[in-house]
Amino acid sequence: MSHEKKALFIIFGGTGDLAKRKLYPSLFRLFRKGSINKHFAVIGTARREWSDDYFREVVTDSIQSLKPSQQELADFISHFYYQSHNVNDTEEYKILGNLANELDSTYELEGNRLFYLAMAPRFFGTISKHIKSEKIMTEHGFSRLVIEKPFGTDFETAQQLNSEIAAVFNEDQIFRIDHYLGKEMIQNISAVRFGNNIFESLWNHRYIDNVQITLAEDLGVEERGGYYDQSGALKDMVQNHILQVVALLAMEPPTLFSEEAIRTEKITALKAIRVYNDQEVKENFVRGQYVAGKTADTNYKEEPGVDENSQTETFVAGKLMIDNFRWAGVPFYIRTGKRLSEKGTRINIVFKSTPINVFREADTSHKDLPDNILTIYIQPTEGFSLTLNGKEVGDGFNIDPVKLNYRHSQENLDNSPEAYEKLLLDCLKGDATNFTHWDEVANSWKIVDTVRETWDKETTDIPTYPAGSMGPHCAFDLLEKDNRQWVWEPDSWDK
Ligand SMILES: NC(=O)C1=CN([C@@H]2O[C@H](COP(=O)(O)OP(=O)(O)OC[C@H]3O[C@@H](n4cnc5c(N)ncnc54)[C@H](OP(=O)(O)O)[C@@H]3O)[C@@H](O)[C@H]2O)C=CC1
Ligand SMILES: O=C1O[C@H](COP(=O)(O)O)[C@@H](O)[C@H](O)[C@H]1O
Repeated sequence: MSHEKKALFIIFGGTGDLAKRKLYPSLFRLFRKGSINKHFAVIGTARREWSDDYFREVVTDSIQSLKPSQQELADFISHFYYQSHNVNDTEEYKILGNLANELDSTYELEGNRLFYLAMAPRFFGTISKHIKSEKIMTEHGFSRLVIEKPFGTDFETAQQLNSEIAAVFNEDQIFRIDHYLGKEMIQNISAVRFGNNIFESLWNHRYIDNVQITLAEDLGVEERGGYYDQSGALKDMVQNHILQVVALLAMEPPTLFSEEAIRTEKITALKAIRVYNDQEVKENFVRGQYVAGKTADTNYKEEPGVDENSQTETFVAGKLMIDNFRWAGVPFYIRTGKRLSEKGTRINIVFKSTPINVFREADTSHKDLPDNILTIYIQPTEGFSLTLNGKEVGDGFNIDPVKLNYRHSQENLDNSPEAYEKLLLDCLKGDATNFTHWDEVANSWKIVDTVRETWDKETTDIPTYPAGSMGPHCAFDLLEKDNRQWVWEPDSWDK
């Protein structure tokens, strides 16, 4: 049976960075695999006055790294059409609707439409409203809305945005993208937890001492200074990606690996994360801003688009507490930042020590036994490691911590679908497991809003850290005051 999906993709913001860097290459990968084939069409739309031919040249450039054959390329780009359109102009939606109907009939798309809003969120409400009022949604086939982050700038604006969208689309038609949920090793969290009794039976406060999540980036804000300076690391990374990872790590086992069961458990986990008051925010969250250092000679404040007096954080670290039976007393330490020493996304599960150290006299070098740590490597390498204590070979009885290490091979990585490709295919299938439900977004905002509000009242200058370090001192102090430290080694796996 053919696994071809039939659909019209209408990409709002079709001339933008996201469309070129992520969406067109992902569509090409789906085309190459046959997930979309004869029965699909793409309308790119934005204000620029492009022709179909020019649009097809842009799409061609965007997929060069995938080395399409001439035949593949010609077939693929023949499905692309461009319509110049200002989303604030009601009349222009009529032209868009006519083109959509025409393509529906030419490519026999059965009324299936996927509206991808690759644009600033301030436009989401007006686009949704016009999609309905100008009858661009069909009455047969599916109509799905894919929206990008940021979903609002706080709980209130997110709620407003949600009600504008919900006036047109039902929750099951809305696909809120969080590209971390499309990453192979983020999806693997559930496999590790629920596929291995050795872990699931230990996955609680009795055996886990603390959990650490690091999303480190070596790059700075690049060309996105204007956006980033309004957002900062807390809203850019914690409200969405990090809290989604926390939810996957902390949730109760679903009764079945289904969209509904997983979503229910994730929402319950997010609701159990403690919402801090002012004083608790000060004790449990720290931030920083990069300045020139060994990997860059520019201060954040001098980046294009950034205010020269900016107090925006490019780094945040925090301690989350989850108030339920499973996680009572177990801190979830999180941190993320730009211009850190390397690009590295890791989860470390640090297990509790044995009740007593029976080797304390035999091996004086290990008066405290090294921790057992399960590390999940998300990127750049993908895999797991588990540190175990064994006996050093030879006389005497010294403890030798060994690391069981596994990484996906380069071949596996090359063949594995990119996050956006997976998520687009999920949208075509109508599977929202790896998308964020409104209740998840709402709870995440409630958690970060109190942090932001406390920081907004601060009168002292934001702490700084040099580019190429792992963040400001206060991020290390945060764990030291709990007698713990960040687990971090350069990701030097040899393939
Ligand atoms: N780029 C990335 O890596 C990521 C982006 N995102 C999110 O994706 C969205 C898009 O980001 P990105 O592609 O970087 O942004 P860009 O600024 O590159 O693109 C914005 C697009 O919107 C179009 N546009 C702007 N105003 C109008 C208008 N009035 N009518 C019609 N089209 C308009 C622009 O085209 P024109 O000027 O021709 O009208 C352009 O195609 C944002 O929400 C961003 O936060 C999320 C994660 C990563
Ligand atoms: O959503 C975002 O994510 C990227 C980091 O994504 P990754 O897949 O490269 O880890 C981040 O650079 C960007 O600021 C943020 O908006």
